[in-house]
Order: sequence, then C-alpha cells, then structure tokens
Amino acid sequence: MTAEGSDFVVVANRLPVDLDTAPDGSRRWKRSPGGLVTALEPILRNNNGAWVGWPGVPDVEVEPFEDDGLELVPVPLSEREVADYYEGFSNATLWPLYHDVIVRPVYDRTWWEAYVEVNRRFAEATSTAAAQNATVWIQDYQLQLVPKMLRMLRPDLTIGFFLHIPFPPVELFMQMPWRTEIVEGLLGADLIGFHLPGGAQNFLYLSRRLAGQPTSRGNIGVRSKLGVVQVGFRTVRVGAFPISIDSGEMDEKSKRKSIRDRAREIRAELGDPKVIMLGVDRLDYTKGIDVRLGAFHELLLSEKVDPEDVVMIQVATPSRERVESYRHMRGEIESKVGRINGEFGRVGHPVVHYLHRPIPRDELIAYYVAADVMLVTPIRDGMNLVAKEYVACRSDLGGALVLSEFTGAAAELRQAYQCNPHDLDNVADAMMAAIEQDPEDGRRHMRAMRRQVLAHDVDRWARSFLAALDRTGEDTAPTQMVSNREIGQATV
Ligand SMILES: O=P(O)(O)OC[C@H]1O[C@H](O[C@H]2O[C@H](CO)[C@@H](O)[C@H](O)[C@H]2O)[C@H](O)[C@@H](O)[C@@H]1O
Ligand SMILES: Nc1ccn([C@@H]2O[C@H](COP(=O)(O)OP(=O)(O)O)[C@@H](O)[C@H]2O)c(=O)n1
Repeated sequence: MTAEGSDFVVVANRLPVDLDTAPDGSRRWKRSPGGLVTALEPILRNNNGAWVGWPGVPDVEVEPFEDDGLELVPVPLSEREVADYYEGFSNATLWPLYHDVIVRPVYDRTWWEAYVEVNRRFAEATSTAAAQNATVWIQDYQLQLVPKMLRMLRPDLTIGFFLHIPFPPVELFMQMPWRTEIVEGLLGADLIGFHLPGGAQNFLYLSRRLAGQPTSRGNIGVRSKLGVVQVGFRTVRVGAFPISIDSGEMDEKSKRKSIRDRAREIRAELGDPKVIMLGVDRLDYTKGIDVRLGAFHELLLSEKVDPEDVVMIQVATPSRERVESYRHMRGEIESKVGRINGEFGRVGHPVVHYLHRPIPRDELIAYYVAADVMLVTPIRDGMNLVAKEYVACRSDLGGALVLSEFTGAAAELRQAYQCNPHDLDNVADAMMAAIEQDPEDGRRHMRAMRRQVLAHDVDRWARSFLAALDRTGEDTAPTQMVSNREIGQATV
C-alpha cells in the first residue's frame, strides 16, 4: 500500500490470518479457517492489494502490516463486540435466518446496535486504506451495512459486495426487525453478487418491496443477465457468481507422490477397509453431519453395510464454540459417534473416526485421495467448497460424491449422488448407490464433474465478478423496469 492507499481493497470479517496464542503466551499468525479465505487470499497476494479484517481474537490492537505482498489492516474488536456483533448478530441471528431457520434466530436490539457500530468501524478503516477511485470488494453477511456507510464516506470508490451464504426466501427475510436497513445497506454497492440466481432474485424483489426502488424484470442468469435496481441516479447491479476453488493447485497437489503415499498409509492405518467414507466440515449445524451419521447408522442397523468393510472418517473443525446452538450440536454429534461405535465397533476398530480439530492442508488432500465416498450433506450451504475440492483431487477418476441438493455446489455438480438431507432414506440410498457404483459409471461421473470444476476455478469467479464491477457506470439500464406500485404490496 502506498501513502495514498491501495487501489484494490478486500473487506471481510476476518483477516486471512488469525492471531494465535501459544501455551507459552507467545503469539503468531495462523491461517484462518473457512472457504472465504481459501478463495480470496491468492487473488489479493497476486494483486498487491489490502485486506481489511478482524485479527480473530478480541482486544488486540495491531498496526497495519505487510505480509508477502499483501497489506493487512486489522480492525480490533472488544470482547463485548465479539460476543454481540460476531457470535450474536452475525452467527446467532443472520446465520440461522439465512440458512432456512434450521435453528431459531435470536433478534436482540443490543446485538443489532453492536453490528451497526462494528460495520461503521470497518467502513472507516476501509475509507482510510483505499486510494482515490479504488475498487473495494466487501465480503459476506457480517458486513452488509458497510456498502452504504462507505459510499457516504467515499463516493469516489467503486464498491462490490459478495454474499457467501444463501440469501433467504422473502418469507424468511421478512422476520428480520432491521430488514429495511440491511437491504438499504447492501444497495450502497455498485454490484451485489450471490452464489445462485435464486438469491439474487430474492434480493431484487426485496429492494422493490422494502427500499421502494424500481428493479429490472426477467430472470437473472449465472454470470450473465444481471438484474438492476435503480437507486436515484445510481444503478446497482445484482448477479449470480458461483464461487469455486483453486482447482488447478488441488489437482496438482493430489497427484504428488507424497500425497498418494500418505493416502495409501491412511487406508492401511484404518485396517484396509473396502470402503472409506469421508466428511470434512466446520462443526456447524448447517452441514448435516448428524444427517450422514444417522443415515450410516441406519445402513449398519439394517445390515446393508458391514462394519468390517466400511469405515467413516469425520473431520469436524471447531467453529463458533461459544455460540449456544454450536455447543449443543457438538454434544449431539459426539454422542451419535459414540453410539455408533459402541454398537458396531470393536476394540481397535471404530466404525466412525472422529477428529475435532483442524488438519494440515496436505493431510486433508490425502484424505480426499483416500476416500471412496465423500459425504457432503448440508441442510443448507451457500456453496460448499469441500465438494469441489474432492472432485479436483480425483484425477484418478475414482471416488463418488454424495451431495445434498441444498448446497450451491449441487447446481454445478449434477453427476453427484444428489440427495435430500431431510429424507434419511434418500440419503442412505444415495450412500448405498455411491458405495456400490459401477466403476465405469463412477469414472464417467467424475470426469464430467472434474471438467466443470477445473474450468470454473476461483480465479474465474473473481475475474467474472470484478469484470462486471468494472462495468459500473456503463449505461446498462434495461428498458423493462418494475416498481412497487405496479406489483402492489404483496403480503408475506
Ligand atoms: O469465520 P468463521 O465464523 O469461522 O466461519 C468461516 C467462514 O464460513 C462461511 O463460509 C461460506 O463461504 C464459502 C465460500 O464462499 C461457501 O462455500 C460456504 O457455503 C459458506 O458457508 C462464511 O460465509 C465466511 O464468512 C466465514 O469466514
Ligand atoms: N479441517 C479442515 C476443514 C476444512 N478446511 C477448508 O475449509 C473450507 C470449507 O469451505 P466450505 O465452503 O466447504 O464451508 P465453510 O466452512 O466456508 O462454510 C474448505 O476450503 C476446506 O478445505 C480446512 O482447511 N481444514
């Protein structure tokens, strides 16, 4: 970053590194968990950009610093703000509301006030970090008020916003006491991106309904046919840009001898089972870890699978551990693992291997290479990068993917064994179909999915979003606009 600021700034709740405290009290930066960081970090490093975000621990004041060509601008949060803005409003209000109300969202005025205050702080830090006429790309549900706040501070900036989680159906969004403020906050951006056209379409409707702005007619496409909201003289565009992974890198790494050897070793360590099933998730109630355990349990009970032949590994990275619903779910999952092992394991031979900790990247890739069946069964998930990573790691065309219909990835990975996570029989059937797949069919499915994932990588995602953002100001207003007056005031 120069004294005048950076020309390209990403703003996200988290920096791409967390400040970690070792048992001896020393501190070091460590990579943050989650798909967002995995997706964006390489793009910024290659563009000498700045990243504005929270260092991941409360009450630390760190000056901006440079890390391998990337300017990191920490936004400090107090203990209270972590509780109210991050654990509270972001992860106990917005997260469940946007994920189909799987658990009941809590609407708390104090949390909302903290959300407004922290969003303001992010907007101010970004305003300082950005050069004149810079491009700013704001990420995710924690920062939905930043676009409007930043526009008021810096009208010269080009502002993009991307939502990494689903945008909910109108009927659910209308629960939110501060629904109009959120829609108006987002409308401060020039371009608002969602993973799927459905989310973009929901937002368009709400812009008309809650912000009273005219919007375009017609369906939104994938990376095409953007929607438009006319906010006074400004044109805000709305589109679908499904995120992806660095598929080339995953593909290359998974072919390395060291990884292949480690994959063989993992199988041997498990006692050379016929089938290894794998789940890899943050420990989150949206991910349907309980669903796949339940379906596996039923298959064992009905003797459709033999515990001597089939083992399951579940990697569950700790996440949001102070939020009550997460604590509760951890207890339930761990008791389910214990129950299955109690009923079907033997000494030295558990049926479910459960790891509640982060694992190194290369080890994770070796797990993907070793797994015969990958289990991705969320109740709702914006995209799910794990599904794409598994596919990218299977250059041998081996393996099978069981994939919930309720993930963003399901729209692209059509050849997976798709299932409805609300229907346990259907999940169990999909698991059985994957376990018993004909090898030639499996290779055909994997080849088709790999074509999709390798052609649509994270770089293409970022380029398509940024190219659309770059077209801000071009006269793209469609002739066909619709206003609230024309549609009437629909009821929820
Ligand atoms: O920062 P945390 O609270 O620890 O959570 C980690 C991240 O989780 C979410 O990831 C989402 O983004 C992925 C990439 O677009 C997508 O594949 C996935 O479906 C989403 O759940 C969250 O959106 C991030 O903000 C968090 O950092
Ligand atoms: N133990 C783990 C588990 C997941 N991950 C990564 O975390 C990311 C999870 O992204 P995702 O889109 O599936 O889900 P979220 O956690 O972002 O909701 C993937 O890139 C995984 O490879 C990891 O690095 N280590």
